[in-house]
Amino acid sequence: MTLSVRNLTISRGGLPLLECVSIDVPAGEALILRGPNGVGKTSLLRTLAGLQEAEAGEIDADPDELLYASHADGVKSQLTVVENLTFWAEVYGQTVPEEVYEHFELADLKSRLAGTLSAGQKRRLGLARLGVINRKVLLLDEPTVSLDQVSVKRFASFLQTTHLAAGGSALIATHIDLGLDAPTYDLSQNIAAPTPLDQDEAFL
Ligand SMILES: Nc1ncnc2c1ncn2[C@@H]1O[C@H](COP(=O)(O)OP(=O)(O)OP(=O)(O)O)[C@@H](O)[C@H]1O
Repeated sequence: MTLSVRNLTISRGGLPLLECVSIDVPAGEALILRGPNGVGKTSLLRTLAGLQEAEAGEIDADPDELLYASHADGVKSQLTVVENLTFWAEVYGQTVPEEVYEHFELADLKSRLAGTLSAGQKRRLGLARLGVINRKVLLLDEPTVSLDQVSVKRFASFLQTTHLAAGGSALIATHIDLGLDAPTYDLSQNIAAPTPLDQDEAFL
């Protein structure tokens, strides 16, 4: 098992959000996180990535194998596409595999300043990090925002044939159907019961 979560309780901004979250993501598999806006998908991924504390519960994962990709592209606008990928590769002691440019449709954009890319092109550059950094457990928050249908398919294919096929795993918060062969976990079942204080406030 590359990621295992037991009875996790999460708050945000001092309010209880999710309770009793237990999920497993085995090697070579993805799990799709669903739930309505505000249910706590981002908060869960941030907690698993170590960016916020859980109130209770256990997380079993190797922090050195985790890679959290948030809504933000993390793209440096003053660097070219090649320079962005090279920068990330060097930070993680890797080199940029040439096929990454093909996978993420960046081959014709290599020398473009990232700041001049369209929203979808920027998102593809942000996602291309996943093909460079090479972590086993991906925590992906709405990875396909701004992508057209062809790019969504290509990304799903990258996950399936490159990342998962090599024994990696992925927990993916998304509102759209990525077309991945993966089970779904709906966080609606884990919405935390309101605290007595919340209930009092409801009558104010
Ligand atoms: N920095 C913050 N401080 C206080 N509350 C926050 C903060 N960020 C988010 N929240 C609240 O926490 C709750 C969960 O937010 P979160 O972003 O985890 O939901 P989500 O399921 O990812 O939503 P979406 O589908 O809209 O992306 C929401 O009610 C949100 O308003």
